[in-house]
Amino acid sequence: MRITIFGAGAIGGYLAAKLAMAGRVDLSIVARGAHLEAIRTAGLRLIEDGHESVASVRAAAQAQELGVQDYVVLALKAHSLAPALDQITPLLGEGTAVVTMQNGVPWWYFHKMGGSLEGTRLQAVDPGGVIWDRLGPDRVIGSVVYPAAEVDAPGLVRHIEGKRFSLGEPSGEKSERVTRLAEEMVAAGLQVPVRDDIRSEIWVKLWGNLSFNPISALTGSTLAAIAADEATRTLARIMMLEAQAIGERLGVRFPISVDRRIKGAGDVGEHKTSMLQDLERGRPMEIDALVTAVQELGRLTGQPTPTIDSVLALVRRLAIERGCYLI
Ligand SMILES: NC(=O)C1=CN([C@@H]2O[C@H](COP(=O)(O)OP(=O)(O)OC[C@H]3O[C@@H](n4cnc5c(N)ncnc54)[C@H](OP(=O)(O)O)[C@@H]3O)[C@@H](O)[C@H]2O)C=CC1
Ligand SMILES: CC(C)(CO)C(=O)C(=O)O
Repeated sequence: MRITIFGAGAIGGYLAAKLAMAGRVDLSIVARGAHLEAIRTAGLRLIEDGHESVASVRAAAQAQELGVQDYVVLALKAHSLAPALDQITPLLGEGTAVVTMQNGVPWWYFHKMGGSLEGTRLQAVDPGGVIWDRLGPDRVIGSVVYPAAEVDAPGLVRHIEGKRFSLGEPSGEKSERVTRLAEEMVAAGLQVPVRDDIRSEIWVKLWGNLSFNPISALTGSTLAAIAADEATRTLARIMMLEAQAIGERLGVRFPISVDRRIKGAGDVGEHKTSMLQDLERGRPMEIDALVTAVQELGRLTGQPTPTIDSVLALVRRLAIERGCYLI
């Protein structure tokens, strides 16, 4: 099985190291810059459970060096995907599956969903529908990424917690391609349930991200602090209820209450969200996939989002001022 992980940063690097160490698949990564050079020179280093190991991984700067794959895992930030399309397409053949490992609303959301919005391209995550047209939604296997990881230094990924990557076909089918990939990931020591309704699970993760991430960027607060402060907890809750109304109009089943989800986010502890970390590092923030796309879904379903709109206006303005927003 030929697998290429495109964008081997924190999450892609973690997955790559686990698959490489299991040694069962023909694995490659596409990376760039100092990270690529370090991996080529000294291997992909992973710190997990206080132990450092080194994985030997084929690492390329250009997809053309690797040829057509069975699976391409996209582990880029959502805003990095459209600019990388020319580099990704050489990996795709007729039967290549593409696994999207991003937080937020995925660009393929309305593929095989049925109903009046079937086939709708989301402008917030796929302006002009170019990702949809160039990658093709029929290739897609969706996912929800639970592990937390960071790139500590070029070539060095630190796993923080979590081993679960849920997978699911947009159609809900338990296809051979999703089952086989899940088997390989499980053999690499990961927890990989195959879901028949991956969208509902995407929403539960998104629920926390669409509220806690911008609030943390605006306030500089950790998840625990936002959940403990009555005013910010209430703000998060209102945003989440607005989002829940949109999700339910789209047929999403929320298996837990909003208060349980807030408690879950707070229990993560004194942890800075990825959006706050990106702001502090001067890196582009994933505002459009986590927040703007929810606002767009609200418009599409006729569901007002006054609080999400206000928080989005503020966090986008902040990101523009700090040079952390890709337009
Ligand atoms: N990190 C985490 O704990 C979690 C992350 N997620 C989600 O997973 C997704 C990936 O996040 P994360 O792993 O943190 O992001 P990272 O920024 O750590 O990794 C993305 C990698 O892709 C690389 N990249 C971007 N464009 C290209 C390109 N054209 N060619 C080659 N490499 C490229 C980046 O390089 P460069 O650094 O040079 O830009 C970087 O190494 C996001 O949607 C995030 O929200 C979900 C759960 C937890
Ligand atoms: C930590 C967590 C779960 C916050 O909702 C996250 O996914 C992020 O920081 O992007």
